[in-house]
Amino acid sequence: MMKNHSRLYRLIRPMVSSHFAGGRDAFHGGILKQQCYLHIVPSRDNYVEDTEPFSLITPHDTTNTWSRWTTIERSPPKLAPGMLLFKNYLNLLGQVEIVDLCQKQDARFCQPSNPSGAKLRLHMMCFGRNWDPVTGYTSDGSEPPPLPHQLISLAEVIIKEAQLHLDIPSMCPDICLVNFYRPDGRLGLHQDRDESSCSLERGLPVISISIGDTAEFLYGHTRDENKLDRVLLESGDVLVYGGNARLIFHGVKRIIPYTSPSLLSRISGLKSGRLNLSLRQF
Ligand SMILES: O=C(O)CCC(=O)C(=O)O
Ligand SMILES: [Fe+2]
Repeated sequence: MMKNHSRLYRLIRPMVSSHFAGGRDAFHGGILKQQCYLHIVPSRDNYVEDTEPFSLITPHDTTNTWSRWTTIERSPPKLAPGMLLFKNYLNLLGQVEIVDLCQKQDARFCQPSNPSGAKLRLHMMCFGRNWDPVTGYTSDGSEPPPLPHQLISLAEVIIKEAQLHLDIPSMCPDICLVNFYRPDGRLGLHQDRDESSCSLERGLPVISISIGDTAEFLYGHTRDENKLDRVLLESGDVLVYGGNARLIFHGVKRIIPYTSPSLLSRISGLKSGRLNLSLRQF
């Protein structure tokens, strides 16, 4: 039995200090017997003084508070010139953070109507400026909550990353439209053209973040639905469209129920459906 034990020890390279290798137990100062050589004897030299306080977690990029919550894809798919999709960009904790940011605000979600008076099949709230499908950005006195600084810094990181792949100008958002689609929600084909003419002419990009159930998203440079392209936007995906794609037609054809990550609703409490944030610069 004892023999087996000493064989086993020999398979593992002992951590020895230079003192120890010389046959001396540095901790006790005595000469070691040959058989003790294979045992690990604590030595002061085995403890390296940390210059930094010990930390259980690996240090993260302090210049980017989102670095722990995002994963950057090396070659994200380009959907069209000026349009890029970062698949699964926000991890689960990042998605929960966004739900919390939206839920914390005083602004109530409302169900706006389109110019014909029909209710849109979504609930909406805004950060920065209020938007209405009939009047565009309104200044009717009701103050929307300011755009949370976390979303501004997230946009900064996303734009920098997108510029590695797309020829688009920088953008610092001052508006965020937040849409929530129930499982039967949708959004008709449209262009995002209520921002300032300067913003549109320069092709300042829109960042669109998807959380919750998957959406079937249509897009293209035509109003003809049969000629549009289609992509599935899943929880955590981030779409960027600017430059040549700034005025691209797009819409949400349908929500695919029960496709949201189950942990997302358990952790954040997000209802069944899809949350979409679109960050823009007026
Ligand atoms: O929900 C989406 O993915 C699109 C939202 C959108 O196009 C908009 O709010 O203008
Ligand atoms: Fe839009």
